[in-house]
Amino acid sequence: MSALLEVDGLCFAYPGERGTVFRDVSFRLGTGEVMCIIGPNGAGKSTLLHAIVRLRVPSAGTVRLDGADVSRLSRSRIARVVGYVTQSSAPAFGYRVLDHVVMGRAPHVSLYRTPSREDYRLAAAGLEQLGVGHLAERNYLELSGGERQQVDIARAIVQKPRLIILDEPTSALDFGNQARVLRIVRRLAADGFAVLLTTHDPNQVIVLDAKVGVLNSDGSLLVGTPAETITEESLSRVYNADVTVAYVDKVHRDVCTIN
Ligand SMILES: Nc1ncnc2c1ncn2[C@@H]1O[C@H](COP(=O)(O)OP(=O)(O)OP(=O)(O)O)[C@@H](O)[C@H]1O
Repeated sequence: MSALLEVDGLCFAYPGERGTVFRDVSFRLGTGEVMCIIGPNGAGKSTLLHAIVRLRVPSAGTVRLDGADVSRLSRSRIARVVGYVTQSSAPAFGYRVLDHVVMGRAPHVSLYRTPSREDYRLAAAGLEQLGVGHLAERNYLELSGGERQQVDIARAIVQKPRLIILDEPTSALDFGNQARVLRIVRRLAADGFAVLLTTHDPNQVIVLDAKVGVLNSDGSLLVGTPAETITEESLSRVYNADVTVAYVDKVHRDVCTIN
């Protein structure tokens, strides 16, 4: 049986730029699985996510969603399978948060039809799920970066996709909200979603016990388990820093820190 997401031999170069951002990237992601892409700044993590959802056209390789080549799928077909939360979204208009989230229903709402009461119920439930129901009546543009991140994840969830892609979903979140988002990621996987996310914190990979893709600065992607990839030697090389990975009895897991 094919995996929900199949990436094979994917390569990407920005037009007019010398050299590829990533090359020969291959991995599989099935329903109920979480995969974290880690790697240094500028390695190409966001570009890889863009190429997967066809916001960027790769120079070689294929991406299949549920067996279908994404290069042959319309934008709305892709949106019915993939909910994508970008790093920063700055809409031109300051919609009410509930309306911003209900727009996540767009792939399920036919053209010219306004969202139904059920769409609004789902949007309100999505905000509650993320613990930000109290923001429903606020103006999206007046939210803090962390609040926006949580609202955007709610919007992706109400889209009812099968694969959720989150580009650095915790980058603007405090400790409490990071823990909440990681719990939500785990619950989404338990509910049968596939989740692909990028992060700068290797500890999250361990907490999520996720499949890992390490995007190196040479453009190669090393895929493995946390035990195989989250090691002092590997992290020190990838980040060009002195990284310690030590088992901490109190939390029953390895913890990564810089020295
Ligand atoms: N539109 C563009 N045109 C040319 N080069 C670009 C463009 N967008 C990004 N790049 C370059 O492509 C490389 C990968 O960028 P990308 O944003 O994918 O990296 P990243 O791993 O997500 O980085 P970060 O961790 O800092 O968010 C970088 O060298 C970046 O400067």
